[in-house]
Amino acid sequence: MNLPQDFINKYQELLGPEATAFFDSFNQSSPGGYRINSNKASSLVDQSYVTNEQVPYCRDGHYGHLNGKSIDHTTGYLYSQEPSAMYVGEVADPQQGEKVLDLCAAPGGKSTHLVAKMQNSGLLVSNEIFKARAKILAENLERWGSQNTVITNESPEKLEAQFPAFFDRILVDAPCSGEGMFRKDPAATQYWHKDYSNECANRQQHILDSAVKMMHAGSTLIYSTCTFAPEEDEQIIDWFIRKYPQFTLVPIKKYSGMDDGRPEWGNDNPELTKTVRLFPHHMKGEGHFIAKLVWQAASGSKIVPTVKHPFRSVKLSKEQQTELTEFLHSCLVNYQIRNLALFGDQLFDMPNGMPIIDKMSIVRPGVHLGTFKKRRFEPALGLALAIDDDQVLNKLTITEEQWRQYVHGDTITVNNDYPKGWYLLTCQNHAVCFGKLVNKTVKNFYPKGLRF
Ligand SMILES: C[S@@+](CC[C@H](N)C(=O)[O-])C[C@H]1O[C@@H](n2cnc3c(N)ncnc32)[C@H](O)[C@@H]1O
Repeated sequence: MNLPQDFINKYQELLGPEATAFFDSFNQSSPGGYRINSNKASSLVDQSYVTNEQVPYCRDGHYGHLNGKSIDHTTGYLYSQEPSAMYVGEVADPQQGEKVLDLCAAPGGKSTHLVAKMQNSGLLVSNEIFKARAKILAENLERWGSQNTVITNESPEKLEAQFPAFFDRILVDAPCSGEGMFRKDPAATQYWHKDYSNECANRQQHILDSAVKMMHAGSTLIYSTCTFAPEEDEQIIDWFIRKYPQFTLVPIKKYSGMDDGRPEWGNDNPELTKTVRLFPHHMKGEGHFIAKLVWQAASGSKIVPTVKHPFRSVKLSKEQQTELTEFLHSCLVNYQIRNLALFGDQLFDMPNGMPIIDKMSIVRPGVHLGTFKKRRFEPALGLALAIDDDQVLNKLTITEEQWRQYVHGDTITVNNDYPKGWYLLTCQNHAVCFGKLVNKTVKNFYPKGLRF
């Protein structure tokens, strides 16, 4: 790979004799990786994925490359993520029931990891500043079957006004100079220039300033980048703990091949050894930097602010209520709606613990239940992927060939005398989508934008 000359000079000086091995790693192939969704039945995943070598520091992580058009991937049983990125979710370690923010979340690798670790409990606000990327984030989290997630498309400044002192845990997986992505995407080297890291560091400081305003005593902050640049790694953390002395670094466990953060790259702050560096010449992965900080409570007691204006279920019109009840009774069992949110004709089931959200750009306020059409309710893909098998009354097993036809957007013909109505289509026991059966034909409701 052709690395920029300024990049070579910089890391030659920083790494000294280690630099050759570091540069060599850019010419080696990426090991690739994927995580198995522990919220879905992992016994159903294609066994060749399950038996691939496991990532030592991530229970659900494996080395290898994923087929993005497989049933396992399109139904959210697997997520492609390079191995060093998996350590971020592990270090973040969100607890069940917490209120968590993933501030820079698209395309969703870390958010899907957080959802799995939280076992769909509590509240995850997964935010992305760019609209097009926020849409991809929503699709990935929907595939993953996330039930505890509200997806927003906001700047950190706008969010801080909405969620003062609100979150127990915030992940800032910061936009960075992306040096750790060079191997996967050599074109990224073209954007690199000598001052790029300083520009990124400036933006990272603004993002962290916003994050602090959304935290309280006892909250945990996880900061990560996929770059090697000290300006965006050690130096940002050194800046942060000087500016916000209420935060202290938590030592991060180092597995074989992981390095301590380097104090000499961050104003000789000895605390920086508590952070972790994942280098591609020391371990299997593209490279990351991670720091974990806790806001120490002055009194020793944790202050947990209450939600002043909790979101409450919207009131549906009489017709809407009838259509929804009809669908729920004919199709689902034991599905507990938490809070109904209606955006136009789209109905969502919002997780508990959200405040009123009328001043935010929301991409998905929870599980997408479906759409109110003229005199009927049409269930959504999001619902199909979020529920458990045993929560559905009517299921229809389709073959792999029929699955291919369905995700392509075609109708499928079945050979049975099942009554007309909505069915959860399953293929290899994976929920695929809801389909409407009429006279042995399953009409296609797979979203147009996802067909392939
Ligand atoms: C490293 S990527 C996040 C990757 C993601 N966490 C994952 O695991 O899939 C950083 C994200 O920050 C977003 N971003 C860019 N500028 C930003 C800003 N000023 N504030 C917040 N996020 C920003 C980018 O669009 C990008 O999606």
